[in-house]
Amino acid sequence: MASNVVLAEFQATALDAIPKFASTARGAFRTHKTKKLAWRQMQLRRLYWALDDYQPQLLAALKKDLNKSDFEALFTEVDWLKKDCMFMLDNLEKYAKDEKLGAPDVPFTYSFMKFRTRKEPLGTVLIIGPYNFPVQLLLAPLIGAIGAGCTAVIKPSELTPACAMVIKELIETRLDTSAFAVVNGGIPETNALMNEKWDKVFFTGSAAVGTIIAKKAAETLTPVVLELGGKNPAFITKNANLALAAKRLLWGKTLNSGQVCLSQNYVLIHKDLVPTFITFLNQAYKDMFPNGAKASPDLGRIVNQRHFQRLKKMLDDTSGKIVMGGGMDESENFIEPTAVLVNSVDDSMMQEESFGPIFSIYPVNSLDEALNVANLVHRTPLSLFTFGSKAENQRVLNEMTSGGATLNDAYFHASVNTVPFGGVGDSGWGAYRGKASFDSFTHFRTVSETPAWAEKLISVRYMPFDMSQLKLLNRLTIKKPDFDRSGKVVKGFGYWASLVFGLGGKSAKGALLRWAVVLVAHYVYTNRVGN
Ligand SMILES: NC(=O)C1=CN([C@@H]2O[C@H](COP(=O)(O)OP(=O)(O)OC[C@H]3O[C@@H](n4cnc5c(N)ncnc54)[C@H](O)[C@@H]3O)[C@@H](O)[C@H]2O)C=CC1
Ligand SMILES: CC1=C(/C=C/C(C)=C/C=C/C(C)=C/C=C/C=C(C)/C=C/C=C(C)/C=C/C=C(\C)C(=O)O)C(C)(C)CCC1
Repeated sequence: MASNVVLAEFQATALDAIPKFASTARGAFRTHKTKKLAWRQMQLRRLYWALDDYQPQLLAALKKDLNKSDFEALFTEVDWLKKDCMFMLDNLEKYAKDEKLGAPDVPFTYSFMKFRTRKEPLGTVLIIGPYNFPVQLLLAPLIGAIGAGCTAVIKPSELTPACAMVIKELIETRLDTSAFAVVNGGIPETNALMNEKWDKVFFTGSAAVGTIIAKKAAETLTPVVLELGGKNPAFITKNANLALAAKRLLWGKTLNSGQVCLSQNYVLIHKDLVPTFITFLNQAYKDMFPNGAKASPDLGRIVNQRHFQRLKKMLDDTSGKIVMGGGMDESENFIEPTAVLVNSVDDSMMQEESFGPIFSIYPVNSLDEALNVANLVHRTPLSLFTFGSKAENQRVLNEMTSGGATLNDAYFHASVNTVPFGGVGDSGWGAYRGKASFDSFTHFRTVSETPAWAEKLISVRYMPFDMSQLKLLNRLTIKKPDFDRSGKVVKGFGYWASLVFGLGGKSAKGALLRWAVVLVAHYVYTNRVGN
């Protein structure tokens, strides 16, 4: 599809040009043009068509950098982002509109003060991307920033140089260049960017670099979103559909050759199930790769030698036994989807983040043990997967946290581009995608308006104070508790009255409905008797 495309050589942005990129974007924000919805819509529409027009270059670059198949490149990067643009365009007016604040947030006594929330762009933001989905994970936050009305400088990963250069051309030829710019480079360029003042930094990458970014941002009290990695567990109990679990977890390690921060690092499985699970894994492998993984036109490659060596070392250091795959070819950074049966939590395959096509299988005696091990390995992973009965899956959700979770599959919760996505604890701060992308770059500014005619009504606040006025105000505004000092609910007159008048329910709407049913039934009954 993309064979005739010429890709530009990677060129890092000159360090002394970086402050200018930042000040230009800040200047554009100060013109207030980005606050106009029409301007934002225009940028999103242009980005949509830029993605369409640059599709051949993007596919070629993704092929060159990661050997991504056209199928994956479209599915998870180019078409993904086009859907993001359309979704933001479809919902922008709704998201950007002032929200009226009324009951129950605003007490009745203040209802004449027109409380509302204005959605204001945060300002000028910096977006730093990783290498694994070099287009999606850089431009999806940008779509949120454009929707919210921010200006932005974006920094692609230098580990995917072909993509970085296509993105630079795409943005700088199609979007408003006073508002958006691309800085290319690695650590020195990122440091130069971090020396500038931003209104938010949106970082996707490793926890180690995320820590550097958060520390630097803290110096100027700059808010950060961190989208980091994690050691993600999968749980398999005796009530799981084993064949399905094997097939779906193998999928998790084949998309982008397992370079997905969400994919499972290790599988905790009841010890009695291990031989059958391994058989199913190998069967699923044969079905996906009838001629072997290396010959598959669908499977990507590890991004570079450094990451290839990192994954190889994890396999070299393990005391476990390879039970699926195991093949590799350094000359083309190829690593076969590989499963390793381990017997220690301290094994390299349990302790290090895989972020590649390899994962471990750790046999356990019970779900109790599985939950203990998982909480010990990483208490706040980015995702978790659970294959068991309804009750068991619920228990896993209750007893272990994670950024997101999928029941009965690999990371499906993150396979839809419009639902919130993010980590928890040390796997990330903040969320984006869909409305959450807009919100992530928006300041929710509460505004109220005090009419002059209300002066007398609200004069209680002025000195000299009058305690009797405060008591009157409190009588009107402070709700009496329906619980005693031990925390027990007290069923007083109010409780019984609302139960009787609400016909057993709590909500006013439900009560109206129930009263309507009673009245209709009464009407029908009395008419029937009358006849
Ligand atoms: N939660 C999420 O959405 C995602 C998380 N990840 C995580 O990212 C990692 C892999 O991605 P990488 O690109 O290798 O991450 P990385 O942290 O090495 O690089 C990310 C970005 O930071 C910059 N950078 C690298 N070292 C730096 C330093 N010392 N100072 C300042 N900037 C620096 C890079 O140029 C790149 O743009 C994995 O840990 C993975 O789990 C990856 C993709 C998505
Ligand atoms: C279309 C019709 C139907 C329905 C069809 C259905 C439901 C199709 C389902 C398709 C599936 C299984 C899609 C799977 C998609 C997975 C994706 C896109 C995965 C994406 C992963 C990403 C982007 C990873 C990101 C990684 C990140 C962020 C990271 O590393 O951090 C009916 C209902 C059958 C009716 C007919 C028509």
